[in-house]
Amino acid sequence: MAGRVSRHFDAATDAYRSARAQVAAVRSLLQDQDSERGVTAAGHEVAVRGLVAELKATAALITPGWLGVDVRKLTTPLPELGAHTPGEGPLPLHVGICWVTDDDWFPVVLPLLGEGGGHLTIDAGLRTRAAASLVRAVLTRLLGAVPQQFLDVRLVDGATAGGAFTGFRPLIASGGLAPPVIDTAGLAGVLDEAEEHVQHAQAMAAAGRLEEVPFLVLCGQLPDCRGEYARIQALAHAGPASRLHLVLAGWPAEESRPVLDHAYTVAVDGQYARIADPAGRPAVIRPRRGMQVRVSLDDDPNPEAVGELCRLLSADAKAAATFTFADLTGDTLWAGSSARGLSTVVGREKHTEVELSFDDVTPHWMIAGRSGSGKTVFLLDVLYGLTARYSPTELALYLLDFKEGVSFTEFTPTPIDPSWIPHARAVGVESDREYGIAVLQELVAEMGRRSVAMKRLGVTTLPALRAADPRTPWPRVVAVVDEFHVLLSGPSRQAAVAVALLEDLARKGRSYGIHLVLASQTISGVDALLGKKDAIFGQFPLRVALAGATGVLDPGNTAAGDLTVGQAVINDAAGAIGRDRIVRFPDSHASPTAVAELRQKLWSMRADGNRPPHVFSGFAEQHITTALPDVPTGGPRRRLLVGRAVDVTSSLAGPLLDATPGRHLAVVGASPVGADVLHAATTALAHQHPPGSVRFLLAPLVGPSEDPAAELAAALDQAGHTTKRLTIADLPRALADLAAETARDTYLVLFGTDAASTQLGTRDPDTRRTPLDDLRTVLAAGPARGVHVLGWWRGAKRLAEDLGGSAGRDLIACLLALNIGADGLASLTGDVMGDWQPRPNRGLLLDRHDHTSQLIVPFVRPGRHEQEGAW
Ligand SMILES: Nc1ncnc2c1ncn2[C@@H]1O[C@H](COP(=O)(O)OP(=O)(O)OP(=O)(O)O)[C@@H](O)[C@H]1O
Repeated sequence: MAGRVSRHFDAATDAYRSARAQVAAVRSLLQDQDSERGVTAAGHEVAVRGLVAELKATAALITPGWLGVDVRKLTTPLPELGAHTPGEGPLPLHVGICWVTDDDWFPVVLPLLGEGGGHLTIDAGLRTRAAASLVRAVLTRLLGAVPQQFLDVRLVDGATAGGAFTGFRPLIASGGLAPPVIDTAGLAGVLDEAEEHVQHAQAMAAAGRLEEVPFLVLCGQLPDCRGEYARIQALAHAGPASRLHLVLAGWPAEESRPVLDHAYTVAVDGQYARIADPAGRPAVIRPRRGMQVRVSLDDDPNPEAVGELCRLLSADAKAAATFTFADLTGDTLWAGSSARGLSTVVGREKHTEVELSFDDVTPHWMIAGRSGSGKTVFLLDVLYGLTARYSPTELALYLLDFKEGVSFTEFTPTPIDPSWIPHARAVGVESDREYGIAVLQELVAEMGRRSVAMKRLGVTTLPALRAADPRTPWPRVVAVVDEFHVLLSGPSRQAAVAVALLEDLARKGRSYGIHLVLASQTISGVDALLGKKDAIFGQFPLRVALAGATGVLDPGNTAAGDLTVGQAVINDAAGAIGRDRIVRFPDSHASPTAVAELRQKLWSMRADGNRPPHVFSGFAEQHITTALPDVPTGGPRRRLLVGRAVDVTSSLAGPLLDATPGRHLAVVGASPVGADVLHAATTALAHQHPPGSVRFLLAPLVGPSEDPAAELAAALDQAGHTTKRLTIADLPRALADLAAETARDTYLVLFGTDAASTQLGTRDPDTRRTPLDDLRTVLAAGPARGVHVLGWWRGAKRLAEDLGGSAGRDLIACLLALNIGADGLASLTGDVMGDWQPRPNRGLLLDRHDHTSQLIVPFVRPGRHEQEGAW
């Protein structure tokens, strides 16, 4: 249909042009003939009239509405706005009337916008009424005729400091039109923009998508621009094919001034003007042997009509700018299939919704923006858009946040709202590097599972795997890593592991439907650190730059320079200049009700068995009470539970106890958390033993252990366990008893063992043994009899001495390091512990028998973090 209309239109335009040429020819002929041929001339006049009538009719046909209306007489109601969506041919515009005789005229119509169209230059400047009126008339026609999303106008006024466009001020004030540029500096910016526009249009044309590019029109009079002639000439040359057009007053045909390609020129001559076709095109109207074809240029549009036009366009622009959270989520929930990729609307570019995808072309995204630029909001917009479109069998999310924020907590259940986003598998808040690495390892493992399944079924792509194995859900996985540079800035070994995992995922993820979104306040720092820019960053063709972003676009690409919060540059060519789209995205914080409703709806749609995401909350307290339900009772081997691992599922951490010599626990560090860990570990042991089957000897030897030990004793008593409280004075006797071969099934819990060093070192005059000798005997021989020691030493040195130096290292196989440094830890293990950095709410659990080390969040008693000196 569009093609037929366009062909019809082109035919009419051609007819107009050829009729216009004929009139000029006949008119010229008449001038040439001598008076004796007057009778014949009269005959010709009739022919001219016929042609003029034909011209008028054709012009009316090709310039309906705003394109041809008499703007001086424009009144309300105005012609239909935006009725002329640019098609294949150029858009013809009425610019004046041409007098054939004193009585006969026909409209002058120039093909301006679009391929085959051109520019318009007027030799007189904006301080000349005729020129200013024509520029305003052309501008009014364009604003009225072309839908706003297809028109970008940049006003320039180097002649009257913007005064020439006063009538359009309401539209400027509403943001529907940029304020006029009035000086050379401003012009440089506009030319930059125009060049970027041309490059973008050329890229889109190459991709067969030129029709999506709006027209950019530079309209007015340039300020002093002698230094920019070459750029202007180049722009004029590239113009029509790249949807760039110039409407310039004050561009006289002087030798010193370049002739612009594709430009129709208007020479103002008193009351009339002469118009010439662009150089190189067959001239239609031109002076010939003294003939003057008089053209009256369009007069100023009716100011009231311009005011009304501005009012209507402002209202439209405002409506277009109001893009809310509800516009992100589409109409039907979970209607999408992710077989070939995931897509979601992220915002709006002028009137056009912008959709981004995770697919073979843009498998991974990289996002940057300074703090406060709206990065979190943008990420949430993307995530809500995706979770609304795709069901959890189509999409799974892993969300990691390395900053002290709460970006993704709204995807997890909270005490106030138990709902969650059913797509979320794991959510990390204030994540550790170790947690990040664990998540990346999990994703690499998922790639491995998919690879095995593909090989088994003889397929090579995710869509083929889904088709071959329809019973297994193979969702696409999107992993978001906010502030990802933290991952790469740790100890070099960890950074190297993180880089290797990211590289693996970035390179192979697309084939397995695993997509990464890396976000950061700055990417510049990261690539210096990585030195692997091409290897990793090259895998992230889609770049999103928010306000203040650095490093995510090409070094010369300044598109993000003027962004405000709520705007983003989207670039799908790894940041290349000219491939930028500026979108507005909505602030979900401004629509809490809509967000809550969506979340509730998605939650209520979850399948049976959908579990809440694993949440790793970096600095949250971990309590043994939440772990007990997962601890089996009555098994052959008991487990010492000391905390939760920093891994994807926050699995329980703690060594198994068996009869092997050395199966004991030493918690080391001055932090009172040491007492809490013993409290938790003993609670868990009591949970695993039937009451009465073992004894618990509790020895609170330092002040901070009084409360934990008292609480523990009360709880064990209440559960029916056999407990005994020991003081420092009781300790030598108790150790001697436990060292005896008859001692059975006992846990000795020493809170602050170092406080008893004097007593432990005092030799018995009769036996010649010290309690420390007995302790070492218990450590070596106790496990075979079911006797285990759980001790807290506040310093590594004391523990090392109690064990008898390096020779006694194996007496306690399980160590939990709290706030002791790598050197202290090395003195206990004999190994270099370069990667260990003590930090609040973390411990390093070592098992010398298994040769394992694991970062954990130690169990504490509720409220520990609020107490002073918790660390
Ligand atoms: N599209 C938007 N329109 C208007 N305001 C917005 C928009 N997006 C975000 N904001 C506002 O900007 C502020 C910062 O947003 P956000 O928390 O997303 O920034 P951020 O870049 O993640 O910052 P930080 O890294 O410091 O957390 C918030 O107050 C938010 O409401």
